[in-house]
Order: sequence, then structure tokens, then C-alpha cells
Amino acid sequence: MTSKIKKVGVLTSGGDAPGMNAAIRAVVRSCAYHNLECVGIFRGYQGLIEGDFKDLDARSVKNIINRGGTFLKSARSKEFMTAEGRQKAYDHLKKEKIDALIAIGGDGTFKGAIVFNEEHNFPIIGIPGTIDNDINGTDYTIGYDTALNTVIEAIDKIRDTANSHNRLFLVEVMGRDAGDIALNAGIGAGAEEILIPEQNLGQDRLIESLRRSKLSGKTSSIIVVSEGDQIGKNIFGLAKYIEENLEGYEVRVSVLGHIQRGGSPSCYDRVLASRMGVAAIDALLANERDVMIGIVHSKMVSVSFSEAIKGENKLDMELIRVADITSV
Ligand SMILES: Nc1ncnc2c1ncn2[C@@H]1O[C@H](COP(=O)(O)OP(=O)(O)O)[C@@H](O)[C@H]1O
Ligand SMILES: O=P(O)(O)OC[C@H]1O[C@](O)(COP(=O)(O)O)[C@@H](O)[C@@H]1O
Ligand SMILES: [Mg+2]
Repeated sequence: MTSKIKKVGVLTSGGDAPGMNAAIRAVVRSCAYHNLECVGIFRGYQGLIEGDFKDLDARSVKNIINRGGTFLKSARSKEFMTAEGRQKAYDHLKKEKIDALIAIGGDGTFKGAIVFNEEHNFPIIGIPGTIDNDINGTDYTIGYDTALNTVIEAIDKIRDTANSHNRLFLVEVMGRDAGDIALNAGIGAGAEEILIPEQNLGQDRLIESLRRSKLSGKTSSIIVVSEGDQIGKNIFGLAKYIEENLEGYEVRVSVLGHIQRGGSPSCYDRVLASRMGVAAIDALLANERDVMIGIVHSKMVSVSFSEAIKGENKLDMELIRVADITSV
């Protein structure tokens, strides 16, 4: 099939994620391979509004596959939420003669892409780049695997203190409204309890379970709490509640925060990003529109943006069972 696409813009948007650089690299090199021009857009949709562009060729993306963050920088753009902002973005694309966009980001980025396309009928292909793994239609998002590895490395260290002092640690991990990071890192780090937004167990059941563990001989505990979990008002309130209702444990809180977003991407994320970048340009050249590239059962797939942002709970409930059994 022939395509009218000659010039492609690429941007990274929303929270940065390890592997975004590898995805940009794959997009740029795929453009070079297919003799397409490629333009980097800085600071996501905000750079689109401001016309912050730079031509990229195959050599522009050397030495970045191993680097965290995104060399194109990212942003959460309030202006792009307005029709006026999106009109400015469109005007810059037209002025620069860009025919299509590759948007690397999360659910918000794809929501923005839908609105932009409704208003301006502009071809956009999405690549899921977010540590949260909260996108429908793909088993993995770029950055998630690296974040999981960062979290378990951190919890392994916390375990040393928990064990040496017979303490109970509440460790808060990211994930906005999704429990994927908490559940998988919790199992991987051998957590005693894992609190996720998808399953509110209640404070009393938690205390009961911790009491049982203590009776079974446990002297320290690690509880992984997803930032979106509803059980306590916040993690410090939950710590206070546990101290007041469970005798014999000193409780400490550790909020892992943005260390989860940084660092060199894992091999899995680099390969995933490379595959998705190549698939995105393939999709564009095959005249696919308004889709995100996903991975399902190790195969590349195209998923409509509307499907990708559905926010359906794709958490594997079998994992909750595994967590329960392995923490007995
Ligand atoms: N409903 C929307 N309409 C227009 N733009 C949106 C919308 N939702 C998000 N965006 C744009 O996408 C950007 C990235 O979304 P955000 O939620 O911050 O991160 P992520 O893409 O990682 O989920 C936002 O800063 C905003 O500019
Ligand atoms: O760094 P910020 O802007 O405060 O955002 C924190 C949020 O970003 C994330 O790290 C990534 O979320 P997005 O991929 O949606 O940007 C969330 O886990 C967290 O809730
Ligand atoms: Mg998001």
C-alpha cells in the first residue's frame, strides 16, 4: 500500500518512563530506513503548541538506548487541554509540513490524541510509555519492567532494616489508580501484604492478618501499598492505625516516589521500545490511524485509542492468590 506520509513528528508526553529514549531511537531510525523525514518535538504537547521542534536523523539518536528519562523531555500540558492550545499545535504541524505524529505516553496522552484528531483529523500513532502499566489492550507498557526492578531492589534494602529491628514497614509505590506495580513488585519482593486500589480489604482485615502472621512466628513485615489504595486515608494515617491497633510492632513508612521513574531501562524495556517504535512506523505506512501499538502474548498489535484508554481492570486475579499463598 502506498502512503502519503513524508514527514513524521515524534514526542514524549506525560510522566517520563525508562525506555522512552529507546522508543524515540527506534522511531527515528525506522523513519531513516523508510526514507521519511523525522522531527523531534520537545516537551510533549506543550512543545507542539510552542513549535519547539528539531530535525532528527539516524545519528541524532546515538548513545541513548541505555539512558532513562527522555531526551526530548516531557510535560503535562494544561494548554493542550484547551481548543485554543490544540489549534496552535495544529498550526505548527501544518507550518512545519509534518504529516503524522508518533505520541509516546500514557492514557492522558492518548485522550489528548483522540480530542486532537476529532478536531483536526490528524494522523497519530501511539506508543504506550508509562511505568503504571495502566493501558488497556497491551500486556506491557514501556518502563513498567524497569520500575518493577527498581522497586524490588529498594524493598530488598528496606527488608534488611525491617528484619534487623523487627519492624513493620509500609512501602508506598506508584501506579496512580492501578495496582500493577504494587502487586507484581510485592510478590517479587516477598511482601507480607499488598494493598491495591482494585481490591479494598479494609483496615480490620489487615490488622487481623498481621496478627495471625505474628502468631505464626513472623518478626518483621513488609506491606506494599499502591499510591491509589483506598484502605487508609493516606499511608501515614494507615501506619498510625496499625500502631494503635497492633501491639508489639514498630511501624515505619517509606514512600519510594520518583526513583521508580528513573534509571537505565531494563533489557526487556529496551527491546519492547524498539519493537514498538518499528511497529508504529509500519502501522503509519500501512495507513492505520488513531491506534496505539501494543504487545499481546509477545506479538505486536494495534489497538484503537478509545480501546486503550478504557481504564478496564486488567489485573490478573490469579496473582492475588499467588501473593496470598506465598505470604502464609
Ligand atoms: N482529555 C484531554 N484532552 C486533551 N488533552 C489531554 C487530555 N488528557 C490528557 N491530555 C494531555 O495529555 C498530557 C499527558 O497526559 P498525562 O495524564 O499527564 O500523562 P500520561 O499520558 O502519562 O497518562 C496532558 O498533560 C495533557 O496535555
Ligand atoms: O510526577 P508527577 O507529575 O507528580 O506524577 C506522578 C504520577 O506519575 C506516574 O509516575 C506516572 O503516571 P503517568 O504515566 O500517567 O504520567 C504515576 O505513577 C504517578 O501517580
Ligand atoms: Mg497516565
